[in-house]
Amino acid sequence: MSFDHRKYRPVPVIDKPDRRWPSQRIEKAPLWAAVDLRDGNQALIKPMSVAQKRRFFQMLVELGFKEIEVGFPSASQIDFDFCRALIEEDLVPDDVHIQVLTQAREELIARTFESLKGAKNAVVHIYNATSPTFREQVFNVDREGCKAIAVKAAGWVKEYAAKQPETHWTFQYSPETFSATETDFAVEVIDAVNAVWRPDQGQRVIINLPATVEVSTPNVFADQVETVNDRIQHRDHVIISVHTHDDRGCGVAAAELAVMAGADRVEGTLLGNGERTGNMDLVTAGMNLYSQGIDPQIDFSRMKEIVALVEEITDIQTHPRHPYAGDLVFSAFSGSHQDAIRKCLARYQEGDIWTVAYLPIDPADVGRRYEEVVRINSQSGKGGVAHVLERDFGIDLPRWLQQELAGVVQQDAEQDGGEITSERVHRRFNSDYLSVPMGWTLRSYDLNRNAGPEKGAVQAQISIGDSSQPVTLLSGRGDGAMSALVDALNRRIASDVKVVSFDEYSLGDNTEANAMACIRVQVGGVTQSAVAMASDTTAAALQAILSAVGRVEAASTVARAADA
Ligand SMILES: CC(=O)SCCNC(=O)CCNC(=O)[C@H](O)C(C)(C)COP(=O)(O)OP(=O)(O)OC[C@H]1O[C@@H](n2cnc3c(N)ncnc32)[C@H](O)[C@@H]1OP(=O)(O)O
Ligand SMILES: CC(C)C(=O)C(=O)O
Ligand SMILES: [Mg+2]
Repeated sequence: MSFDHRKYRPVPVIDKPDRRWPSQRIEKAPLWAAVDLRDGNQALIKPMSVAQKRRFFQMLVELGFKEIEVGFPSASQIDFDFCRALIEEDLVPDDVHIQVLTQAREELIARTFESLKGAKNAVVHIYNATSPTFREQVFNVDREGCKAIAVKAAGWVKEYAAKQPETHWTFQYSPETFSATETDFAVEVIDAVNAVWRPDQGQRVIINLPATVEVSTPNVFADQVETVNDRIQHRDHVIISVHTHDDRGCGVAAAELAVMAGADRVEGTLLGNGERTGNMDLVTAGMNLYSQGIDPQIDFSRMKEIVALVEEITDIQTHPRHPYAGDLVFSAFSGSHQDAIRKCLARYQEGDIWTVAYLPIDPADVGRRYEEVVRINSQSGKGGVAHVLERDFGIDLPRWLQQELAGVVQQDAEQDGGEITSERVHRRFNSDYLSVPMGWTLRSYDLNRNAGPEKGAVQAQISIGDSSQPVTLLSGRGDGAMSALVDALNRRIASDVKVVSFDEYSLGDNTEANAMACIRVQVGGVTQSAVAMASDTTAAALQAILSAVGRVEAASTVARAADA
């Protein structure tokens, strides 16, 4: 049997009755370290060139990152050359630390220091794996042997750094595979490294705790981090960093819980590129803070540029549902979502606290347009259809007509199976409601009040017809213009015409048509709606009635012809 869960074992949980992290809140951004140019780079099919690294570095600086792991200079000439270029061309701002990784081997450490000659601020980052799998199968060492690798390397780092005093050095140590390491042993190794580096005597030290492979639920990782936080010596002089991967899809969650558990610093990559399923995504982690009203200290308003550059350099497309950055993450297709968004957006005003349903952040904050928010397909409802007409064409419809139009659009969407653009909704609105049936254009109207024997009644003379045809004259009487026209139509087409719904809107002064009328009539038991726009409200109302009745007439002519 190949699919056999019995070949796996769970990661042991920590019995930690004194855990405090669950009730902590994150109230400020951690220190961020971007490792795109190292961990991200080592996962690419085609690793970055020096030119690509330059562009990426430049963007990371512009976004606000202060610690940037720029490569593994002892492993590749490109990474070495890139370090040299950064230093020799003075491309690193004074407040930015460049960071480089090396294995815990002397020749590699020596080469690493060579690559950093002349740097103002640099982080030398050494690692060795500490978990049982690595001790037993990769390095063939016991706990003491494993600790000795780290301690020896810490000594070399101290020694080589002393030879380059022009640089302000930070030393960083990662017990690689920390999350799969017995936590008491991780603490022992960290203490041994710190005993060499002496953070308590002023050396800046970062202890980075990696979930090299994510092997547990984030709460277990948080327990591990809190244990280190509580137990290591010189805690107050050490920066605790975490470096999570996303093997179980919880890289960001693990880092967040780790910060609650005491971590000061978080390593990750933009959009989560990295080994296997990737590193923790800095965009998601930063924007999660932002959405809670916390300044992430990184300028994510440049989201489009971030996505474009990362995609170009990594040759990896961003998932359309990628948090905060994907193409579809601010779009709602489903009716009830659209309805709620539309109602909330209508109330939202610049300066308000953002409480728009279904949108955790304001899309505009990351350079997205409100036009993307409501999109129509067969899952949409009247709110969405009304929203796109209102948003893109300034057409406001009464509720009863929104419902009717939504039904029509829904049929189109179901037939086609895809998205219906707002232009298509508009075309459908025009053809089904706004267009005037042949022969039913209002040409002129003349209304005379008090003209008849009944005081206050309106006598209407209305001419209709297309410009190419002779006009038809209609004459009727009623309480107002509309009822006079209904009277005229009842006389002429000998049918029972009734107006069942009527709404009118002013379209503002800037349009040729100043008024819009929406009408629903019944003609001999057939219900028909129509809309008309005209320069005045009376003309719009009269035309809407004519269009509705004309449609019913045209349909019955077609039906009679078919029967004959
Ligand atoms: C989780 C991480 O992301 S760790 C970073 C991983 N990144 C990379 O590996 C990218 C760059 N690496 C490289 O280009 C190469 O591995 C180099 C240049 C660093 C080393 O190359 P090589 O000397 O050819 O060794 P190789 O790559 O096979 O590494 C395995 C050897 O390094 C040892 N090793 C592995 N990691 C470490 C470490 N952190 N500290 C000390 N020794 C180590 C192994 O035990 C093994 O030793 P052995 O040959 O005596 O059995
Ligand atoms: C070297 C370390 C920090 C690493 O990338 C990992 O463990 O994932
Ligand atoms: Mg990593």
